[in-house]
Amino acid sequence: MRNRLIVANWKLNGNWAFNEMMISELSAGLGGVQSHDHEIILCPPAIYLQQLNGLMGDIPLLLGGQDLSEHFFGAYTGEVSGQMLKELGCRYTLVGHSERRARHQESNELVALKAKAALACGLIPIICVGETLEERESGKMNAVIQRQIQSVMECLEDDISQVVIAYEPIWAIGTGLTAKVEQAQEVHEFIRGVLREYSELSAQKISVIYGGSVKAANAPILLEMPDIDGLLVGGASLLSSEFLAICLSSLNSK
Ligand SMILES: O=C[C@H](O)COP(=O)(O)O
Repeated sequence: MRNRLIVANWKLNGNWAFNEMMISELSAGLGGVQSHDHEIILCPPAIYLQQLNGLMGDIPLLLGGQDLSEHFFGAYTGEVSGQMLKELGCRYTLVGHSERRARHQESNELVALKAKAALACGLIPIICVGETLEERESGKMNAVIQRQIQSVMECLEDDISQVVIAYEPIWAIGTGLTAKVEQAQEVHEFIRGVLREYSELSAQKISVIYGGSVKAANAPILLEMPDIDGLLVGGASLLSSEFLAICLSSLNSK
């Protein structure tokens, strides 16, 4: 019932030659593989979306932004709007990644406005939530994640089923530490419970994906969990062989 999503977040990485090589290698590895309920989404730096859009041809890949402005146009130097992402071929956009929450002081309220702006532009927001190690160890994890989700749900009102949630324990991002599968499943189940407070149907429909040191080696076991509907991959998405292995393990697991 829920779509399976494998999302590559390239963060501040890529260049013209690297992008060409990645598309060529992903094309060779994924050629001919089609699945109506799997989506593989590349989120490169916004400046490269146009190049990638031109390179992708009929390869079964989609594009996403890494962030967007909560504004649609105007005097907001350096920002990229949802319409701009849409024009460059994006179907998705990340919103509220922990690196933006921490480094750019993005509040829950701002993340909610960005998610709303994304939907208004016809993009599906992938809303990132997750706790720090300190929050986990001091027992605040559930409250933190619940608040992150509630802010968005309260702002979106009727549109809540149109989003994707990405759970990323901040302590597992880029550290080589991955949440144990049982820990990840437990939080995903908790997230589904929070969604259920708004709508049972939405809770069943919204894909909740996991991120944090995902690799080819741990992807299959994560994807076996009943409430993990896909993966948000950082570092390993920059290595075509690793990323392909993750995509293929997802495509073969259902
Ligand atoms: O957006 C991706 C996440 O921040 C995970 O990054 P990572 O796979 O390098 O830990």
